[in-house]
Amino acid sequence: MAVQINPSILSADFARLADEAQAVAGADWLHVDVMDNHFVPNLTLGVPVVESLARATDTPLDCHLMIENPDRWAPQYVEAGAGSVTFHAEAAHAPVRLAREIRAKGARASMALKPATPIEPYEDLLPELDMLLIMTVEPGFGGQAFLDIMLPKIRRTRELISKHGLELWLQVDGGVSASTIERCAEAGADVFVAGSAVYGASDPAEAVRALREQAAAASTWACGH
Ligand SMILES: O=C(CO)[C@H](O)[C@H](O)COP(=O)(O)O
Ligand SMILES: [Fe+2]
Repeated sequence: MAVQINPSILSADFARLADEAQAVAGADWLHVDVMDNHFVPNLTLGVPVVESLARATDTPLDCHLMIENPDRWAPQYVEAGAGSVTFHAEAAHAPVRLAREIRAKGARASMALKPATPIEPYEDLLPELDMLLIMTVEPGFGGQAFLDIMLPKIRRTRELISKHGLELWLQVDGGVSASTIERCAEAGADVFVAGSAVYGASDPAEAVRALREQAAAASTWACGH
C-alpha cells in the first residue's frame, strides 16, 4: 500500500468545514477528532456534524473517537457516513465485538492506543482490525509536540503485523509534521494524521503533497505514490 496522508480538521475552521475539506481534496482521508470531554479534557463534534460533512465532501472520513463507551456510539458514526471508525482500547468494553460490528456495518474498524498503552496485550486482536492507531501525543488537543519515545512502539507494532502476515494499516497521530514524519515512516507507519502541519500551512494542499513525498521516500514498508 502507498503511504496515506489524513489531514485533521481539528486544526481547521469549524465554521467552514466544507471549504476546509475542499482545501485538501488531494488527501486520502479526512481525519475527524470526536472528543466528549470525559475520555479527554476537550469537546469537539458529534454524529450530526459527521453526517453533514460526509454529504459535503467526496474525501472519505476517518473518525477518531476519543470518547467513553465507544461500544454504544461507534456504530452511529458508521451510519453517519464514516468510512473508518477508530475507538480507543482504553475505553472499549468489548473491543472484538465492537470491531466486528463496525465491519459488519460496512466501515473499516480501527483501534487506538494512548502513549502509555502497550501493543503487546492486543496482539491476538490484530486480525479483527483494519487499522491500528498509535497516538504520538496525549490525546485531546492539536498542536502538541511529537513524542519520540513512541517510535519503538511503532516499530514493535510493525513487526507484529508482519509476523502475522496482516494487511493492517498503521496510523500515527499527534505532532506529525515535516520534521517528524520521516522518523514515523522509517519506524513502520503508513498512515499519517497531520492537523496543524496541514491547516497551519499557507497552502494546505501543498503541505499534504510535501508530507506524502517525504513519507514515501522514508518508508521502509509502503510503496511510493
Ligand atoms: O487526535 C488528535 C488529538 O488528540 C489529533 O488528530 C492530532 O493532535 C492532530 O493534531 P496535530 O497534527 O496538530 O498534532
Ligand atoms: Fe486524532
